[in-house]
Amino acid sequence: MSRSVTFIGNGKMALALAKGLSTTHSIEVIGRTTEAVERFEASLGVAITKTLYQNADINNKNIIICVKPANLSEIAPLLKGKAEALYSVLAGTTLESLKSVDAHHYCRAMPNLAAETGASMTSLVGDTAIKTFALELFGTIGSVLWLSNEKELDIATALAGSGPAYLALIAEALCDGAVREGLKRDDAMTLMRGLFDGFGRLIQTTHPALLKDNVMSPGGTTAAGYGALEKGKVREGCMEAIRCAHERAKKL
Ligand SMILES: NC(=O)C1=CN([C@@H]2O[C@H](COP(=O)(O)OP(=O)(O)OC[C@H]3O[C@@H](n4cnc5c(N)ncnc54)[C@H](OP(=O)(O)O)[C@@H]3O)[C@@H](O)[C@H]2O)C=CC1
Ligand SMILES: O=C(O)[C@@H]1CCC=N1
Repeated sequence: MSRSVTFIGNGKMALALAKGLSTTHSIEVIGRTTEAVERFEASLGVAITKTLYQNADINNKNIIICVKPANLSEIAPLLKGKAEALYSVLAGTTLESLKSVDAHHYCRAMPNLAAETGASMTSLVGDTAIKTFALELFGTIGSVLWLSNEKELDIATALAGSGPAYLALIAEALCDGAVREGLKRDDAMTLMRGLFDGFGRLIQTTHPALLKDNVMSPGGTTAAGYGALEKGKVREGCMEAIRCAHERAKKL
């Protein structure tokens, strides 16, 4: 395996990305404690190079930084050498502030948790010199979209980075509703998973409004349920979710 990537941080996003990349890349993880990087390796199920910050050498490496935005200033001075490229998944953290870590090229990426199944939707922005490489690297773990500027990336964070949590709320609520009507929990979960799987495919080729029109029969069940969603201001709630998440990204 000739290609390699170094993760800084051993949390959920690093693990999701490593799961998606570990079949094509050798993995190094830089973390704070031996226990944490060993746990990471066990969860990944693939041998990795385990490094602590005091031994961290990023020289000429492709780095994916996966700590919390607030941790950047603390870890930057610990990283010795000049990275070939620094990819950051840190929400709301500007390309300018990434320069506290020395690298030839900088790129912000906003993947989502589906990276672990090779199905992330990842937005990217940064140094165009590494655009092709960046699209290929993150293309390994799903779909990719190169955006024009960092404002767009912050909005993309609100939509596709945070999005799995919003859809999880919908998924859980739909199951709760079915259980309230008397369906067994396991059956409700099976139906919800099948629903999301089929919907995920349909929405690739069908506009959401047309999809809805095709499901809704005059005076039927869908119209009754859809009316309840509108009454509950789900549409407005979704738009507000994107606004609030975008505002938050700007403040991180
Ligand atoms: N979760 C998601 O779905 C997504 C997350 N992101 C971004 O990914 C990044 C990581 O998030 P996520 O993986 O969810 O978070 P986790 O809490 O799972 O991981 C946080 C990581 O930061 C490390 N860390 C915490 N405090 C410090 C510190 N003081 N100094 C150095 N390292 C520290 C943790 O190390 P330790 O184990 O030692 O505590 C851990 O490796 C964030 O910047 C987030 O914006 C982007 C897209 C999606
Ligand atoms: O909640 C967050 O801040 C991170 C960024 C996108 C998803 N999780």
